[in-house]
Amino acid sequence: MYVVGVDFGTLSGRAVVVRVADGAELGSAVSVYDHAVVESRLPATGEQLPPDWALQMPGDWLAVLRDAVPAAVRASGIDPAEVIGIGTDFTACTVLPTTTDGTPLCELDAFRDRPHAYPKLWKHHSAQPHADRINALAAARGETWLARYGGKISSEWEFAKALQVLEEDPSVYAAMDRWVEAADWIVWQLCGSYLRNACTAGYKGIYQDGAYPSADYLAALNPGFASFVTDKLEHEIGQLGALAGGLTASAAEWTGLPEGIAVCVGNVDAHVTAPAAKATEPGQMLMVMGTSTCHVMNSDRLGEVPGMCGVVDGGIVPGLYGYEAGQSGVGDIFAWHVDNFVPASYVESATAAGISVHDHLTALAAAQEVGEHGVVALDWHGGNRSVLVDHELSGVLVGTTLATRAEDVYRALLEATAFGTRTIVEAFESNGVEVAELVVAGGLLRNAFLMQLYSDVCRRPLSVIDSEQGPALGSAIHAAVAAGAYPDVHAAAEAMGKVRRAVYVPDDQRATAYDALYAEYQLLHDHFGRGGNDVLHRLRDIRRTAKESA
Ligand SMILES: Nc1ncnc2c1ncn2[C@@H]1O[C@H](COP(=O)(O)OP(=O)(O)O)[C@@H](O)[C@H]1O
Ligand SMILES: O=C(CO)[C@@H](O)[C@@H](O)COP(=O)(O)O
Repeated sequence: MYVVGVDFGTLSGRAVVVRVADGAELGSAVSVYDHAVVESRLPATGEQLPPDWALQMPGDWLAVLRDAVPAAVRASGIDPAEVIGIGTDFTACTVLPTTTDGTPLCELDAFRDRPHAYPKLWKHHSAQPHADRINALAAARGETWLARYGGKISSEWEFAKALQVLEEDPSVYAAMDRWVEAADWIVWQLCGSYLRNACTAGYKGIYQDGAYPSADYLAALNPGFASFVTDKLEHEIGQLGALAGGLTASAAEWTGLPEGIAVCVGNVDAHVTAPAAKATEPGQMLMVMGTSTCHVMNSDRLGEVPGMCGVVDGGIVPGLYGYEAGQSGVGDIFAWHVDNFVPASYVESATAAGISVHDHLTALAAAQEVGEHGVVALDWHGGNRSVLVDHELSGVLVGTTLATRAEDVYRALLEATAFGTRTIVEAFESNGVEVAELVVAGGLLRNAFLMQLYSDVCRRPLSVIDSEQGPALGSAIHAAVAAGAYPDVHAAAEAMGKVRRAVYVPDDQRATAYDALYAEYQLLHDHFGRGGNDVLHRLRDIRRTAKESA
């Protein structure tokens, strides 16, 4: 018996065929989204989008079901009739306005030319002013749910993005019947039923202890928002690993899988990976490191960690409190440097050596002693998701001289992201939520130097998932549970998950040298992020004013 897991990432979707008995991955395929991330112009009209927008096209997601799933099945060589279930995971909060039957508003002729009718990708960060109001009002009114989100709701999430739609394009807001997480939309396409998964409902949709923010609170934000929960959001919740329904005839045709097989409740790319990396026990912090990093961890205690993304009962596995924290930009920051600031000669050397520019810069950076480049960076190019929760912060680089080279900056950026992770781990521990083990999954595992750097900076061993398809394997594990092959996610993880323990161990000498750089990072972090000097916010304002008058 086999299951299929499908991971919908930022730029592509990947499908993997997995054997239920032992988690063996027999075949996989990737489908790259035609439109990638829509950040500058709306494809339908060519209209220029404002800064910090990031949209996606639902058709690109369906292409993954049509292309990657059958290709993965073909690559595996199995008989599709032996597939008993399909599970999916998505980036989050990636959210879209739909009609009651799930049709995306952007696919209706009346709304094709309206940017707000399109799915907003997780890294759509222009709802920060809305998030700021949500937070200030919740704090002023003493809303009890705020502490479950470390004291701040992110601009990436469902409420901030919906309030932005209401205030910037009220006709789109009025026309939308449902405000749907992409994680749930794709399941809706597969089985014809709409369920809100417990993970995104909790972390991204402010659903705590069976309730959403009150109508009173929403009315105080904007009277037109009072009935947002009842009119557009509220819906039946599905637990992770539960059955959402059977594969419909049309989805069976797209995917080539048997009609009626189990379709699992939706999930988030980071959280779904925990069982794939056998990181479902309390205190095992999984870091899914790719474009961004998500830190997810189960605990048996409910704690309040300032600046965490959230704590949700059953948010990672049913029966435990799931914690999430994260860094909005990680691989994205390295890519920014590679794409914009690397001289042609470096690209030529990399090409001649047959390696990527990332690998070339990494090799040059790895030849240095800790601190030799004399540079410290703040990893806020995509804003800060934890512990400052502010997407109007931006990157900082100090210490450059005329001798500073591309590899120096690259290494400083790698280090900055490691310091960002250490800040998160320390926030958990100093607030009584123990982090017993760090486990890594995600595309950045390919950079062994980066892994060693994280181990040294955090002074902890790193365990490593033993799969290149962590989220897709995690989705497959959930599918096996939904299909009834295992009693729960823990049991399925035990049989199908794959991890290598303590692959990287800290080097004491380097760790001590990094401590000195980390101390400087902390000074800059608090100076630029906690009000010492508000220059980063002022620069945002100046940029906004300049763009508006352009
Ligand atoms: N050798 C490398 N070292 C560091 N970062 C890399 C390297 N190669 C690619 N990246 C970064 O990895 C990120 C993609 O990670 P991946 O996990 O594959 O994607 P996603 O997060 O979208 O699932 C990109 O942001 C890219 O800049
Ligand atoms: O924020 C979350 C999960 O909560 C992620 O979906 C988001 O960071 C995107 O992840 P990737 O970097 O594309 O793996």
